[in-house]
Amino acid sequence: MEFVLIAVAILVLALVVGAALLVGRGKRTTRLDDDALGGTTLTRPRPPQPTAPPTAPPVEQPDAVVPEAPPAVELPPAEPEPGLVFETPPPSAGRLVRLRSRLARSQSSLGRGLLTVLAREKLTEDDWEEIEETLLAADVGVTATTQIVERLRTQSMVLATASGAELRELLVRELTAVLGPDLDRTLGTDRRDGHPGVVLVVGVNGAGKTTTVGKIARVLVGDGKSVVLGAADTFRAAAADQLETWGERVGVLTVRGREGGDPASVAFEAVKTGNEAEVDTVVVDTAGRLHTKSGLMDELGKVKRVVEKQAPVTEVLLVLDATTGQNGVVQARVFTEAVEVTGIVLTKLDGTAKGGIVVSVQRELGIPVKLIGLGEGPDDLAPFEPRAFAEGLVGQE
Ligand SMILES: Nc1nc2c(ncn2[C@@H]2O[C@H](COP(=O)(O)OP(=O)(O)OP(=O)(O)O)[C@@H](O)[C@H]2O)c(=O)[nH]1
Repeated sequence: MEFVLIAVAILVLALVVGAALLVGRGKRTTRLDDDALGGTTLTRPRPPQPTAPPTAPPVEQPDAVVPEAPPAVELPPAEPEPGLVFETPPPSAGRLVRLRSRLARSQSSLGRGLLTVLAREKLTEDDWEEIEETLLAADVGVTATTQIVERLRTQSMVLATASGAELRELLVRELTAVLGPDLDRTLGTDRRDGHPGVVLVVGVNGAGKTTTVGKIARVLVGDGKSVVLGAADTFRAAAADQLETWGERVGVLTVRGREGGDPASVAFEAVKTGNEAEVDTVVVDTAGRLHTKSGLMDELGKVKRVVEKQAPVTEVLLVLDATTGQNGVVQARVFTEAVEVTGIVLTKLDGTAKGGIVVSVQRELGIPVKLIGLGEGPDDLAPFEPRAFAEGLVGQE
């Protein structure tokens, strides 16, 4: 008898602790390996747990001894699972200002290079050519370079008498002007018409796509949003593991598929889960390693179509590796033809002297850069702000 009471008490305690942890932040990763949906293994919240163990229907046994009903068990308050501590990332506002020193490589070649020439007493044609070459070498692009040089030339009189600080300010202003200060860089991550914001993240593998999805989840959590992740890059099992780890660190749930499974069904299930849990945003990682352009188009098109049965896609982010320069822009075109890209994430700007790539990518693709990656750390992703970025390129005194 005592044994039965203890067993019932342990079962009830386990269920209450389990339910409390799930409901606690509503974002805990739980894995349902037996889910049979189209060969898909899902990581998602379990359905609400019963608070008492199910009881079998009473069986008529006239001679059996009827057991006494167990007395009500007084449960101690649920203790959090040991080791289950979610990280609290910093909010996104002001991140670029904090991280702009990471643009050091661009700073020394672009910023310092330009300032050195501009500080010369009288600028000769050779000096203007040097300015032009410096801008082109930093991947600013021909049109923007011409624009900057022309505008600086018209200010030669000012340049001749300007102090170091004034030159710096002038250069920041001119660089900001070619960075599209008026472009709308709002991320479509908010709930709309009763559905979560749905963000599809596309791009070539190796560009930092999965890492970026993880970092975006942290940006959103840091800004107080609830998030579900979809690991629809089913080409590489490690990508889903990687994403799941990112999610777990901040208490965000990941819906994942088996290696080689159907990416669209994982994306669908992720958005469905987000819909049901009424989260703010679902972020879906997609595969980029497809052998043909038509294969890529078919797959991304299908992912978007299938997802939209659940909720409209509110943002399509294309992840580009800044260190690949113009090659990256060529790759990017394939994606922009496959799906309507609404924003660019430029990663690895900390590893290049060609910070001007932001200008040319935006101009050539006609899509605003919305986020930039400035390091391998979990919070090294910042919303793009033209002025703060230009200041980063020019550097401090
Ligand atoms: N320095 C630096 N490294 C970055 C940045 N963003 C991503 N990386 C690194 O780039 C490498 C590739 O990142 P992944 O996220 O695995 O690339 P991926 O595009 O998702 O590739 P798959 O997972 O194969 O799809 C990792 O070592 C990242 O840490 C960044 O902004 N700066």
